[in-house]
Amino acid sequence: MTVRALKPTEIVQRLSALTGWQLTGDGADVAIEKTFRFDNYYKTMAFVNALAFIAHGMDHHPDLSVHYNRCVVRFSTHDVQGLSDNDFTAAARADALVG
Ligand SMILES: C[C@H](O)[C@H](O)[C@H]1CNC2=NC(N)=NC(=O)C2=N1
Repeated sequence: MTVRALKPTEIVQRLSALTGWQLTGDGADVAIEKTFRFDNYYKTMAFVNALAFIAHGMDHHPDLSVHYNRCVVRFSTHDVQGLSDNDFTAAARADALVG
């Protein structure tokens, strides 16, 4: 699948459609990031595994920082050294996991 880098105006628009996601970094290091919080490690890991399943299906993989009761999820598109539609689609799917 071909993927293209979103323009800054597109990024702002796509970001505004999501809740809790923030733009981090710039240039080739740009990403979108959100911290998901849970009651305990078991629930955190259930989320991580479900997200990994989705990522495998999309062939689009987040950077994850896993802690006892939270997981920081970071999406960017290496292939374009920026943000693509895939990042926002994957972010919405991550949100859907927690309702
Ligand atoms: C060849 C393979 O499909 C690509 O390298 C995929 C794999 N997963 C990926 N994940 C992310 N986050 N960005 C990518 O550009 C990307 N590319």
